[in-house]
Amino acid sequence: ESHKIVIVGAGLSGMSTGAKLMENGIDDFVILEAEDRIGGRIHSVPFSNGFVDLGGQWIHGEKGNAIFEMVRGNFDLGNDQFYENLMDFRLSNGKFANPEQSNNLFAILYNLYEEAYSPGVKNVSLGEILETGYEKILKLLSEDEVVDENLAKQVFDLFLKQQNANYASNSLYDVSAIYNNYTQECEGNQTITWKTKGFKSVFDFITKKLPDPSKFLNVESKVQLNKQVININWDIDSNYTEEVKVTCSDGSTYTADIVVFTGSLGVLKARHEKLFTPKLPENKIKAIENIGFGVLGKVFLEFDEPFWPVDDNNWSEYFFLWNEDDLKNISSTELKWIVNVIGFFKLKSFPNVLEGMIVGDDSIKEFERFDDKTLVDQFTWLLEKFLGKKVQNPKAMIRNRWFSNDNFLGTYSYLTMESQKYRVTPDTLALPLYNSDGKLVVLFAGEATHHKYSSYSHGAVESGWKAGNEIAKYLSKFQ
Ligand SMILES: Cc1cc2nc3c(=O)[nH]c(=O)nc-3n(C[C@H](O)[C@H](O)[C@H](O)COP(=O)(O)OP(=O)(O)OC[C@H]3O[C@@H](n4cnc5c(N)ncnc54)[C@H](O)[C@@H]3O)c2cc1C
Repeated sequence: ESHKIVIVGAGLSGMSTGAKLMENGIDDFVILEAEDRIGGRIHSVPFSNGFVDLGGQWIHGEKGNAIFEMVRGNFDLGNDQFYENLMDFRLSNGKFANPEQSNNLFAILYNLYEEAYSPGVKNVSLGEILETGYEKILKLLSEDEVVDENLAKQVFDLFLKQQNANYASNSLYDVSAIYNNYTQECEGNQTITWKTKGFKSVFDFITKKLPDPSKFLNVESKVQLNKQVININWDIDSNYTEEVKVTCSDGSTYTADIVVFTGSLGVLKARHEKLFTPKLPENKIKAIENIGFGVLGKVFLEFDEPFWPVDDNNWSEYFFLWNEDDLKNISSTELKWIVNVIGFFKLKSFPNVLEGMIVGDDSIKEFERFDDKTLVDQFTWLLEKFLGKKVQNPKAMIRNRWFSNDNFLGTYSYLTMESQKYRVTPDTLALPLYNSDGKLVVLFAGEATHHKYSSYSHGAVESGWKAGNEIAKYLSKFQ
């Protein structure tokens, strides 16, 4: 097939590129999607009393958030409100951790974390900033009061895990504080939900079905599913007689003037050499290799009846603190991965569901490897261990598997100490490819390419719009 434009990937950025092209009156394009569904890292699935999200879940922030701004006032949004609550810390011997002390320790770390993003932050990793700051404060505190050293260490370990969930990083000692200043948080509520409807609802706004159906852009009709692109040959002449050639794993080929690549940084890391002919420029390869792309595991458990304080607005989650002996004992067993389950939290719109998060590459590899039945037993064991009582068996479970999926190979990007060392940023990843005569041939979009909202869903949307607008502007020069 021959088209003016080929878009690779029907996630948020690919669909947003398509919508922007259509808005600009450009209709001759196709979107090639490797999976058998549209949505990419937005994957809402039926569970319990609605749709839960195996990928992007919350709208993070309001001011300047392109998704919030599209949706505000036109959709019944909810709020999970985690950070406003006192946290319920549990120990691996089934006892409560001292609530006041553990919350205070957590608050110390949270303040240090916020300070790590103030101007003038040092040239060190986020892990180092937290560790040295925490040690200093604990030393000062211990001059006036007795600090439970064990608890302090347990809360520290938990905090690192929680922040690893934030960044999808494997270690906070790999996360650059300076470079993550680059990624900005939109002001306002960080845990806005789609209630029971799922993040997939965003596509109705991207295609303008909502709020005014008369403006609907049928981007979906341009998508071809089960088309995994294996090569993009961008070695072309400048006189428009030659085009970029895109080859799929089923042998089909497509030609286009311009290709937009929106696959994840994980896909680029694993396959950029095979995907692009000729190979990509050095600075782009440096960016692909040195910007981080990690993984976050999620599990949803549904129970007949909630056994947690479902109606208490001050309660949001169980946080798990491992005792040293328990850590040692479990480290030689098949269950060793489970120490990286941070805890379980409730979801305002799903009264019978608890959600858990898992961090750490090795643990997530195990988590993705186990079958559902084994995992249900393991999670029940974990809850009973920390709650110190029998709990009902979950009646249903659903979990994600982004790491082992060839079309993602992880969850989202973050800036590492290596990104900082090699001075590569999302802007480097976003640089388009021009042929030797200066003709625009390949654009890159996707969350990891956004100059200030990388990792976020709203960053993915904006990157897609930007690609669509750039193409429209570029093509208008030749009309
Ligand atoms: C577990 C998890 C939790 C998250 N939580 C949040 C959150 O709460 N809030 C938030 O704002 N963001 C969150 N995110 C991030 C957000 O989901 C992503 O930033 C966004 O969905 C990425 O969109 P994208 O278009 O850049 O990439 P993708 O969604 O990955 O789209 C790229 C598409 O390209 C396809 N593809 C890949 N390779 C090929 C190929 N070779 N040929 C053809 N097609 C290919 C893929 O199948 C995919 O459909 C989360 C993500 C995950 C995974």
